[in-house]
Amino acid sequence: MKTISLMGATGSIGTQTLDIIREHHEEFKLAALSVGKNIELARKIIIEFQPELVSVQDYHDYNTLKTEFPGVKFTFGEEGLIETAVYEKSDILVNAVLGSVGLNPTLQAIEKGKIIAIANKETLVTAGHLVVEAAKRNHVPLLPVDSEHSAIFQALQGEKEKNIERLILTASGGSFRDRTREELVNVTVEEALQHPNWSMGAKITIDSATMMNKGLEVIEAHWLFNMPYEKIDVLMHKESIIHSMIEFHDSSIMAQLGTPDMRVPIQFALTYPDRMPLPSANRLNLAQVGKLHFQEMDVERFRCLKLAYEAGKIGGTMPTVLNAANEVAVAAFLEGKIHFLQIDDLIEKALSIHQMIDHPSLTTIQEVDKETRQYVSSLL
Ligand SMILES: NC(=O)C1=CN([C@@H]2O[C@H](COP(=O)(O)OP(=O)(O)OC[C@H]3O[C@@H](n4cnc5c(N)ncnc54)[C@H](OP(=O)(O)O)[C@@H]3O)[C@@H](O)[C@H]2O)C=CC1
Ligand SMILES: CC(=O)[C@@H](O)[C@H](O)COP(=O)(O)O
Ligand SMILES: [Mn+2]
Repeated sequence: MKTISLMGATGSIGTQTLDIIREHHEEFKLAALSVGKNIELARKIIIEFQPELVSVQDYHDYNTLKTEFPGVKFTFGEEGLIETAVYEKSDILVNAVLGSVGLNPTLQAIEKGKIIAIANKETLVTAGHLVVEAAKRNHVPLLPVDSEHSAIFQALQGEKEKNIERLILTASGGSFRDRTREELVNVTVEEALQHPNWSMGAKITIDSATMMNKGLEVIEAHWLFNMPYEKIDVLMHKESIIHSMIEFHDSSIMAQLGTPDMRVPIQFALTYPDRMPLPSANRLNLAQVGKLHFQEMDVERFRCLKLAYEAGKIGGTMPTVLNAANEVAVAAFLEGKIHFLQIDDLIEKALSIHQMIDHPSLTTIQEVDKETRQYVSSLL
């Protein structure tokens, strides 16, 4: 029996992690979880999974739930996320929270020796060097959940990183893949939220439409697989069947395939180095799929991808700025405060005024993250 702490239990990855725990309830126990503001769903999860510790975002919800469930320990805010992450009975932390708020809890869980299953890419983008260094020092496995990185991780089993020629991340192209930049001027939030292949949370769906998702994933791959940016390529692949590939020095390419279903990489992270059956999975029928399509990525059309490569290559605090600016800009777009094309404008502005700080500490990362959020908010 593996015991799990789950941050972001009410989200898209969180609820799919619950599906896996439910389907394999003899193998997994959910001991601690965090939610944000979806208290209705939190109640249902508490009743079904009977966790020992629950963290909520707001103090008001903490007070309400504490009275309703006297047998459960409640906590709240950023401190609550940390308590969830380091919960003493848990072996694994599934980090499925949204945004760089996941960074500090992840670092603290690593210091406590927890296995980390990481979906929360913003944590790796904003401070990948700190996370990777802490994981190495504590001999803690960092197991990718993001589909592309899980694909690479799966294709790497039995192989050596030193034999990799390049990584090839596949990109669906998102909701607006068939539109020109000029056609994006007046797109609506509803249109942007229509991902062609995946059902995901709102923020990542917008990231996918701007191609920032792939930019964040390039930086995520840099840290998870110790790969220079020059050896990470992005290939447009409309079907999201090949989840990513590794090309080795001898020209051989290893790919991982499957229907677009996040429960597969989530389960792989939870069972690693083993596998378990997933009876409810929708199996891939390639004869039915027929054809797979691939296309060169146009970085001028998808400016966010270019900005992410540039920020990643400069390094230091640049990815922190990229991420924080993107989080604020996407939230503003979702709230209807800005147009779609203003997202990359705001990120570019934030990057252009920032003086990069090399080898930033956690405190520096947190300061730069906060300053960037304030700066971008002041432009709205
Ligand atoms: N969805 C997917 O298929 C994939 C997602 N990812 C990554 O996984 C992460 C989660 O994505 P996804 O599940 O789509 O996101 P969702 O928006 O669906 O869920 C986010 C979760 O985080 C909680 N949350 C948000 N902000 C806070 C906060 N400030 N404090 C505490 N909790 C908070 C939400 O709580 P509540 O809803 O209760 O307010 C919810 O439980 C992201 O980093 C994303 O990039 C990676 C690959 C695929
Ligand atoms: C499911 C997952 O991992 C997402 O990150 C997905 O890859 C988004 O798809 P695109 O960014 O390729 O549109
Ligand atoms: Mn992904």
